[in-house]
Amino acid sequence: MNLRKYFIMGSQNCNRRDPADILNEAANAGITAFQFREKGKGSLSGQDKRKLGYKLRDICTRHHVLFFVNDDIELAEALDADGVHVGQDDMPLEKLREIFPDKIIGLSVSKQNEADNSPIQLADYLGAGPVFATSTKDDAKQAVSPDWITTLKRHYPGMPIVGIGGITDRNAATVMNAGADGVAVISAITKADDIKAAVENL
Ligand SMILES: Cc1ncc(COP(=O)(O)OP(=O)(O)O)c(N)n1
Ligand SMILES: Cc1ncsc1CCOP(=O)(O)O
Ligand SMILES: [Mg+2]
Repeated sequence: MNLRKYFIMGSQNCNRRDPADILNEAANAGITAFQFREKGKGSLSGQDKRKLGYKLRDICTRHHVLFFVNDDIELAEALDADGVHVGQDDMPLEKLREIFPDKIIGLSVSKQNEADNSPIQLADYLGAGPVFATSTKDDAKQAVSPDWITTLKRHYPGMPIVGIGGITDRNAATVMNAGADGVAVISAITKADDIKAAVENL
């Protein structure tokens, strides 16, 4: 499982560009994982969301990029996703693991009490953040700094951890040096003038 360059996006992040074009460029440039996160203001729902999901899933399959679905368990099933990512307010991990014994399951952990109250052993990787301030997610929690990754890694040495939130090509190294196995980004790629360079510089 390679989560080193983990791109997350939905149509609402694409500023009227075609999400398929952005994902194609990012996949050609070397992302290792992708999460379809169709969520928030301006996002698609129902059949439109599903149609876009199929298209993006197909691009990932062709490029051998791991494909994750955010939050939406039914869609993950329908698209035969490699994995799903859930947070603290989403479907409980115990239930999710029952539904998907073989899919990769990612869990967000933003602070110590969340870690203490989560069945971490049921997850395949942890999303830690927001590491830095971000304006991409409306309800983002307070930034935790790369130290949170070091803390998590110390508690769960064998667990892959990706940092998320406000990560760019300028600060990604501090996230990796803190112990992360990968960086998860939205705007560093969707807002880049040159997607190829953005992915390579990460
Ligand atoms: C890799 C990764 N890490 C964290 C998150 C955030 O998940 P969550 O807290 O459930 O928030 P939403 O993304 O659902 O708004 C993530 N999506 N991916
Ligand atoms: C989905 C999510 N979860 C925590 S921060 C965040 C948004 C990350 O977006 P960006 O990479 O643009 O800061
Ligand atoms: Mg969620």
